[in-house]
Amino acid sequence: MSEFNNLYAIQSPKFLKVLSVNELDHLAGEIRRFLVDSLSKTGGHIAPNLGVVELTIAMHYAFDSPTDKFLWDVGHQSYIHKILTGRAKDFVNLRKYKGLSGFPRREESEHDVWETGHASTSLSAALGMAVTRDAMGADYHIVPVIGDGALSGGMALEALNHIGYEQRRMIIILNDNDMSISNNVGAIKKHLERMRMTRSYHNVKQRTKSVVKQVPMIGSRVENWISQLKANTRKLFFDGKASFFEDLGLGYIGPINGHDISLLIEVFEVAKELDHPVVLHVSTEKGRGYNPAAADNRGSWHGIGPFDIINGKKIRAPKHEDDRAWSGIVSQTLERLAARDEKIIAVTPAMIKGSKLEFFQDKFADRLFDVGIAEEHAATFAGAMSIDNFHPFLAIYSTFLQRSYDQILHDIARQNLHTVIGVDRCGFATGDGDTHHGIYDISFLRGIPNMTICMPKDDCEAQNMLYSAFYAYSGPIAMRYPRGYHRFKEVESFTIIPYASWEVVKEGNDGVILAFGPQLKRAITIAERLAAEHGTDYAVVNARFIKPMDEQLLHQLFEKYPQLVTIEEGARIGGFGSAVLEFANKYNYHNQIRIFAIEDTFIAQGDIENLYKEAKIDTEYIVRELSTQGDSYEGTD
Ligand SMILES: Cc1ncc(C[n+]2csc(CCOP(=O)(O)OP(=O)(O)O)c2C)c(N)n1
Ligand SMILES: CC(=O)[C@@H](O)[C@H](O)COP(=O)(O)O
Ligand SMILES: [Mg+2]
Repeated sequence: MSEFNNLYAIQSPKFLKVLSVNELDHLAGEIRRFLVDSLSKTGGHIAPNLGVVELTIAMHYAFDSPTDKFLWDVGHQSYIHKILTGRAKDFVNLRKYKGLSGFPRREESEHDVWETGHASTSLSAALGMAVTRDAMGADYHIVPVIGDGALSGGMALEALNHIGYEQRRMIIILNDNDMSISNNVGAIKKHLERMRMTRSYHNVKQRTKSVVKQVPMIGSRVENWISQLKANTRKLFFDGKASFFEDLGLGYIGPINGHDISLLIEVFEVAKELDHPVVLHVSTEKGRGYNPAAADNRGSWHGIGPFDIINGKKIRAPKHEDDRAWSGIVSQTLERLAARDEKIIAVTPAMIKGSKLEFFQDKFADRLFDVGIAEEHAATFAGAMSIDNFHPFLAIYSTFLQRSYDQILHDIARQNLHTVIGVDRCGFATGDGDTHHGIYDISFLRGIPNMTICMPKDDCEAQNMLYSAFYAYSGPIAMRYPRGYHRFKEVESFTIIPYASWEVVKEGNDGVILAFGPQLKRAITIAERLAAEHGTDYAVVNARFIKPMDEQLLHQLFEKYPQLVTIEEGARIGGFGSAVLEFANKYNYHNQIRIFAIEDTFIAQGDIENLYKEAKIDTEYIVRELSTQGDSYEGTD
């Protein structure tokens, strides 16, 4: 008998409707205990979810999902929604291969009406749904939930601009915990802070109560109050200066204590009566109810692996004391370079923690710019610094770089601005799944003139590549590195890696395998296995420059080997293998070319071994294919 049987038994949120406030509060406690217990085993986005327990319960009480539509921005805080819609038992496989997604998924439940993962999309989607709702003459509620961090994203601001103009009915819940992953930043953050400080919860509560007299749970409709509200929400709730939202033509109610279920329900009932878009400014505490998560302000409990509930210590796989995250290898090198070059400036779009820039920030506070969730702005902002011969370093995850495509092309590459872009989390993102895999950047960057794309094989090459990117190369340079760890030893002194140079790391006679980054090690293993198990003798080349390639060496390889093999943890279309094919086509080579890359399909979440297998780039598969030389090979002849 599990302590959480009640939660496992939930089939739909309908059961909430008959519960009393006390019972709802009790349920909130049960859900918190479940989240801490379950995530201590699987890991997941714990702090964002602990903060929205009461909010989600109140939403499912006051609205009728799935008729009313909830849109979770980023979606990392949708765990309680999943519990209340019958998925508690699936948490045992949260973020695992073929398990429960950490984000809303339409195929998982009819209650997940919009899929997310990347930030700031919910308001645009809500407006699209509002237009079609109105066109169909329907009257359900559309309820996007957006955090204060996600609100800083350009898309959210573009959508607010449109929503204020369109005036379509929707209830925007602004979940303000005054945190992004790390501390939130920006002028809007300051505005929200002012709203929180000048307008107390008490104020909203008193006003709500005085109008909805003695509301037990669902406020009985008070006709004249509702008509006043329709006329002007602002007058009822505030005395002070208008909020930013009101200036844009939206209603605004807040701040509302996001942990007071009965107040939340009352306010939702009010908002349901409005015939225009309204922002409900809900104030919550990230990590609430679990001390280590609540006390954290460095983002350490935003998303975590398994941990010990009692002492809050993370349970990590044993690793060598000299192992570092790849982001750490790069950021530590950046610190070393920045210590002797005042022109190095780091830019991050809200990923100080993930990009391991906390120490850079501690040392060079005035040379670290966290611009919020604003990848488009981050790219142009960084690029512009090179005009005055400063050395910008834009640290950005591959998946979020997708947002900056036009800025890289139009602003940076077209003007050939010397901008070093640290492309982090290249390859599979494992538990986050298809929204976050960093497997498209080669394809979308390769076609941009002036771009250099490179990836180091190890810690030493990473340090020298970063150094070379600043001091020996020009134009935009995308230096890629993966998630995960690598042994780290600081190089005594930096050396220049010749531009666009590859290196032969193993000689051979029968064919050559081209790979880069951590795949190089796998390529060597594959070559060794082919030699030992099948007597074939493959050379291996470190193709550390994906663009431009080492054309001189590539000509020699085409002349020497009948077969060239490429291995990459990236999309096949437009990827590195494609580049080799294009080269063969251009110079009329007819060698056999075998490409091991990710086919034209989205790959879901999971551990790296399963993802490799699903993508058919695992070692076993490649060895088998190369040893049998199956019928289906890529060839140019
Ligand atoms: C486009 C994009 N950039 C960055 C991220 C990484 N990211 C995930 S959650 C998050 C912070 C979101 O803060 P907020 O919306 O306030 O939600 P909270 O975690 O505070 O509940 C960030 C930066 C992302 N998911 N999407
Ligand atoms: C939801 C989101 O986008 C981030 O929280 C992301 O999950 C972070 O990934 P890392 O754990 O690789 O930093
Ligand atoms: Mg927040």
